[in-house]
Amino acid sequence: MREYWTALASLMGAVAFMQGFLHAVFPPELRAAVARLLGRMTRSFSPYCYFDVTETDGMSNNEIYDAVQLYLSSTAAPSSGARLSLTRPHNASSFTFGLAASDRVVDAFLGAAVTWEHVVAPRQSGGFSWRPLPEEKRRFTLRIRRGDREKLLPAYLDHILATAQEIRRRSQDRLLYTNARGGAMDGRGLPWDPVPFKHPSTFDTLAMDPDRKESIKADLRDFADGSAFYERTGRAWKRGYLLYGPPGTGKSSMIAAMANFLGYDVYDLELTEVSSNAELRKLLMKTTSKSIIVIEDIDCSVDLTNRAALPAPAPKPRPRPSIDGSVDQDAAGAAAGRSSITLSGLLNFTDGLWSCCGSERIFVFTTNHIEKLDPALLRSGRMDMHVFMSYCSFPALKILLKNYLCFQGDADCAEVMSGLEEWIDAAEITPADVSEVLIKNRRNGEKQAMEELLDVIKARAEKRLIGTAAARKDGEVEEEEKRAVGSPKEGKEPAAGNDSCEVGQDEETDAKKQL
Ligand SMILES: Nc1ncnc2c1ncn2[C@@H]1O[C@H](COP(=O)(O)OP(=O)(O)OP(=O)(O)O)[C@@H](O)[C@H]1O
Ligand SMILES: [Mg+2]
Repeated sequence: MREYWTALASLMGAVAFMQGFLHAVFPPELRAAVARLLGRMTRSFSPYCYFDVTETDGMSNNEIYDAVQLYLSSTAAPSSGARLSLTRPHNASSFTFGLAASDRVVDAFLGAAVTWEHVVAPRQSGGFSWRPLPEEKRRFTLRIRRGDREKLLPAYLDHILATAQEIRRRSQDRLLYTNARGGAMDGRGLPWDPVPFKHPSTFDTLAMDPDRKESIKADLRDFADGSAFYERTGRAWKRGYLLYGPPGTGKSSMIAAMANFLGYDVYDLELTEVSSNAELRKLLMKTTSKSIIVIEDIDCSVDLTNRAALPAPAPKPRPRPSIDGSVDQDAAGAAAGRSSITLSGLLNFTDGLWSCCGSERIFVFTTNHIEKLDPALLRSGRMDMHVFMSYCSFPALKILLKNYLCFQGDADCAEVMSGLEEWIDAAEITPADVSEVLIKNRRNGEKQAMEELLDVIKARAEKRLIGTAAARKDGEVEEEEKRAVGSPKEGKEPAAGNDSCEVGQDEETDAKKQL
């Protein structure tokens, strides 16, 4: 064995000598050719094998190069004392570190040591290219023992790609994608436009009953950690949420909180911009894993009744506030009469075979009118969780007071707090309206702001109670009049229109029970 190493050392010495000699005497092209030949001879005697990962792969960037750069700079390099270069990727708010030129890093995987070298060489001029090429040629060279090759490849590369993706996801800001261009593709063939998603809503700031909040967080956590579960049970790794409730109760805020909690990107799907089921499928195929796909106001985006059973009327899209709060009137108007999406197309989108072409995706539908949705959308197995976003309750109010006034339960506010507790349910006020009152009064000190809020809530509750009493009285008078007239059919005909209202209320109660 010792002879072998001695021979190898002498060979290396000879190679170094030859390289020095060639450098002095021969032109660069010849030198490069001889150096390549000598390098190949050396490697064939070496106990190692080498793999080059170049920066470009033909015309395009090499995805593995970027992944190796990210992986080495974030995991292996900091502990090995290598020199790092600093960069900030497009759309990211944090810096990432890269391995500097000609530096080496030793890493270990499955008990085997590997070495990476970052080689940067000047690009030789000449040759034609359609796009400007960088002045330097960069590559990583991976060196592993021949005996470890079977064990390490491709598992080690898979590990690097997965780790790099995770690092990228954590370091980058969330992205919000929209399909506002209709079906048109951008230069890279993508139908989605990304913008940085900086919605500050989190589960801490979301005003809702703490137990329900915890159960949603636990469900999301189970989903995100559920790779093995979904594989074992043969289920597609996706989950559906239906958020419903009056406007201003926090449905969009909940979606932002979910995205921030899981670190997922959001695809805000504007159905009125999609012209056919095939286009819908294409959009789905171009979404990435670890994302939330949102369809807001599902009841009024397009006509989604079961077209097999009903002749469809022309769709009448309603301009809606998007997740960032803006309303695109033009887009909604322009889309009128254009969409031919059917309910079955939408169900295929969420449930069919195409919905499994990626993994780890959450579908969220929102609506203000659950009673208007086709029962096919509500059937069990469609949307896994129905979440009722209710008017502001007392526990939710306490969260808003903490958010807006930094209220910690001070003793001198005890009286006004008990007033708020007494009146809040009767007022049926949304968290959005409560927030408005608190924002308006936040400079007046917490006690005065809370008193203002109590006045608003009391006035609203009293108005509602008076309205309800008046409606009841009107009903009684009507009954009495009917009785006085003495209709022969009285009490035999069913009261038209009552069913749907009651169905809505029952469903609300059912859904509340689900959480
Ligand atoms: N549950 C809540 N917790 C905290 N803030 C809320 C909540 N509900 C509403 N808000 C506040 O009200 C504003 C509007 O809320 P949001 O857009 O989430 O309501 P929504 O239910 O999506 O309404 P819409 O049905 O009109 O789309 C938010 O910017 C937020 O500040
Ligand atoms: Mg909303």
